Amino acid sequence: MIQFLPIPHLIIISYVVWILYRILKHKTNKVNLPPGSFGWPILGESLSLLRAGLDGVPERFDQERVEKHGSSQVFKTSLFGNRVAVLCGPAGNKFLFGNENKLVAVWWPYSLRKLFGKCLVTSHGEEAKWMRKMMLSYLGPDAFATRYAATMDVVTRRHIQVHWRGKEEVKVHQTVKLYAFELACRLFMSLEEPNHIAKLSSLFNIFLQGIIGIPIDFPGTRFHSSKKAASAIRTELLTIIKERRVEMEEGKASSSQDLLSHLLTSSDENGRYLTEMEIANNILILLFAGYDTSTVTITLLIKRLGEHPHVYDKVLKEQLEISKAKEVGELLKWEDLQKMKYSWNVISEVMRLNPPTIGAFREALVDFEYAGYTIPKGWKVYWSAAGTHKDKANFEDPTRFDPSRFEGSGPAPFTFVPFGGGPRMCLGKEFSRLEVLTFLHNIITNFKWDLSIPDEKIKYIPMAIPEKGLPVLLHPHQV
Ligand code: HEM
Repeated sequence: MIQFLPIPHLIIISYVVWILYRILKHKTNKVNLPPGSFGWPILGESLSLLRAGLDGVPERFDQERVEKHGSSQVFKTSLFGNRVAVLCGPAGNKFLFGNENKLVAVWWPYSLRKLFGKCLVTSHGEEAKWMRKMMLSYLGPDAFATRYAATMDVVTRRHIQVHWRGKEEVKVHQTVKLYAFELACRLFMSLEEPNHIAKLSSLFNIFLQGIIGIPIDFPGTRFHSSKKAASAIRTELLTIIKERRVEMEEGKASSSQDLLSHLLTSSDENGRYLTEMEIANNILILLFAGYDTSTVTITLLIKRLGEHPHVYDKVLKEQLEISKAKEVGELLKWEDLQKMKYSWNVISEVMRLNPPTIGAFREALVDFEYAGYTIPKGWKVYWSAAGTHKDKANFEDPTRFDPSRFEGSGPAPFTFVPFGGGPRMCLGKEFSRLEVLTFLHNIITNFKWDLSIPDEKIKYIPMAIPEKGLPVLLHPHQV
C-alpha cells in the first residue's frame, strides 16, 4: 500500500511519525521506567520472543533479560506493537493476580477481541464477574465434577475404541485434538453425531489460525478466513441454541443435560439471562480456551510417560488399583478421580515443564509503581508461567522431570501457575483436570507405548507442539 503513495506524502507521514515518537519518548523519559529495551521500531523484541518459542525454550526470553537487567525481576520491552512490562516470578504473579480490576485488567490482542465478540474474556469488571458466575455454576468442581465424570468416561472409552484400538502407530497430537473437541461438543452441547462434529471441527481449525496474527481483513488473509469461519460457527451455534429452546419447551431436553441448557435456564439474582448471542460467544471462547490447552497437556503427558518408564509403571499401578476395585465395565466416578494423586502429580510436572499457556497479558488501568519503577497507564503487563516454572530460585534443577516436587505441600505459592490466578484464573481448571485424568486412566490401562521419535523436538507456536505430531507405537496390554 505504502509504495503507491507519492514521495511528498511519504515524507510528511514519516515526519509526523517521527514527531509522535519523540513526544512519546520525551513523556516516558520523565518517569522511572523499568530497565530493558524496546528493540526495533514497530517489531520491538517480538522476533526474540518468537525465536525462543520456536527453539522450544520460551522462558529464554525472560531469563536473558532478567540476567541482563539485574535482580528487580521486571523489565520493559515492546511486543507486537505494544509497550510491555514483564513482571517475573512469584512476586510478579502475586501482584498481577491480586490487582485485577484495580491496577490492571485482562487484555487480549485486537484479533482475538474482534473475532470473539462480547463474551467473558472481552468483558471487564461487573460484567465479567457475572458471566464467570453463570459459567462457573456449571464448570466449577461442585456441579461439574460430581455430575459429569461418568459422561467423560463414556466419551473417552469410545474415542479410544475408535481411534487407538487396533492401530500399531498413532500420531498423538492430532488424535488428541479430535478427542478434546469431541468431548467439549458432548459436554457443552450434547453433540454426538460424528459428521456434525467433524464439520464444526474443520471450521474451528480455520478459525484458530487467525486468532494470533496480523488482523488484516481482506480476502486471502488468515484473519479474513478466520472471521468467516467464526461467523459460520456462530450461525451453527445459534441454530443449536434455538433448537434446544424448542426441545426444552417440549420437554424433550432437560435443563441440566449440558452447559447449553444450563446457560439457557440460569439467571442471576436480578432475573437477568445471557442473550443467545452471548451464549454462542461464550461457548466459542470455552471451545477455544479448552481445546489446545488440554490437547497439549495430554500429548506431552504421553511423551513424558514414554520417556520415563518407571513413572509410567507407578501411574499404571495407581490406575489398575482403581480399576480392580470396580465391576467390569463400571464407569469412573468422581471419587475414583480423587484417588489419582500420583497421576495428578505427574500431570502437574508435565505442565510445569511445558505450561500449555506460557503466560498472559494485562493492561495497566492507571500509572502504578512496581519494584520501584513506574508502569504507565495503557502499557501491557505480562506474567510468565514459562519463566516462573523454569527458574532455579523456584524449582531445584528446574529442567529435570520429577513429579515428586508435588508431594506434600508442593511448590511455594505463586511458583506453579499453569492455570493463572486471581479473579481471571482458568475457568476450566476442573474440566481439564477431569479430562486429562480420565484420558490417562483409559489409555494407560489399555496400552504401553514407545515414542517413534525419541528426541522429538517441542516448539511453541504459541502452544507447545511436538514437531512431528508425536507418533507412538502402541502395545496393547495382555490383561
Ligand atoms: C490444561 C488445560 C488448561 C490450562 C493449562 C489453562 C490455562 C489457563 C490460563 C493460564 C488462564 C488465565 C489467563 C490469564 O491470566 O489471563 C486461563 C483462562 C481461561 N481458561 Fe483455561 N486452561 C486450560 C483448560 C481450559 C478448559 C478445558 C477450559 C474450558 C472448559 C478453559 C477455559 C478458560 C477460560 C474461559 C479462561 C478465561 C477466564 C477469564 O478471563 O475470566 N481452560 N486458562
